[in-house]
Amino acid sequence: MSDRMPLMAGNWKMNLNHLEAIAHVQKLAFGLADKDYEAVEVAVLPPFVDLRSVQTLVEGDKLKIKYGAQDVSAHDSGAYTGEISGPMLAKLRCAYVVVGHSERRQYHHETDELCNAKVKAAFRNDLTPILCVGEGLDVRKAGNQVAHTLGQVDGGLKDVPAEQAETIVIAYEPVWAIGTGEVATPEDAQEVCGAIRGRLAELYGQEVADKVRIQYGGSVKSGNVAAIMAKPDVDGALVGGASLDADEFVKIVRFRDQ
Ligand SMILES: O=C[C@H](O)COP(=O)(O)O
Repeated sequence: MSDRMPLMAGNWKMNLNHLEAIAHVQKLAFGLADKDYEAVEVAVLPPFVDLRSVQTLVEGDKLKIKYGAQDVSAHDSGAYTGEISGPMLAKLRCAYVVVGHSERRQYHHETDELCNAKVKAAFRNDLTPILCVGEGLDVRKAGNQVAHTLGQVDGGLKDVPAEQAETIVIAYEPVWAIGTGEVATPEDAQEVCGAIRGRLAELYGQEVADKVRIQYGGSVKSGNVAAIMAKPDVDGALVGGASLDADEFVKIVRFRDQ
């Protein structure tokens, strides 16, 4: 059993407006008892337009729920219409920012090079990146999931120093398991999460590798989370669809009771 604090993060994707966000976070807070936060770190990752409302609620009610954004610009300011910068997210006291989610890699053609710039933008602004990596179905069928995913880890962490790398969160999300109901087996998750930790050890040494939290993401629900969390290199979950149901997300946070 590692001493890494599990991180359960709900990625709402493009769901819930700012009013719905307030109701949802209140429901989460109501469902979680104080002891839950001692055992698990809980975070929500709402759309940008919800963040100020979530911040106001979390700070006003002194909730222990952390929050963050789903993306960040590689640039800190300037003529980048539609982008949201690291300093803006830091001003909202975001803890986390997702970088390189497969939906951004797929629909917005984000490359490892851009993800690397976004990881650096996050660190530059005291935000913890949740770097998403993982293979598509073709790569999995060809048996190349480990090599593919480690390539994304190398790309995302290029020139990132050890003192920053040890604080990053890496989310292994096999694309074929996202929103499909197809969950990777716990062994599938461990194979790649273990390989990611191995690569971190090669890049930065074992001590750093042992500090990094590696999440699994892809159709995580209360019914499958405990088996996945039982694997030694899985330190949490990045939850999409199931995080939109507050009761279900609370059960996922309480994975030890499942
Ligand atoms: O960021 C979350 C992942 O894309 C997983 O989404 P999902 O739980 O709906 O499969």
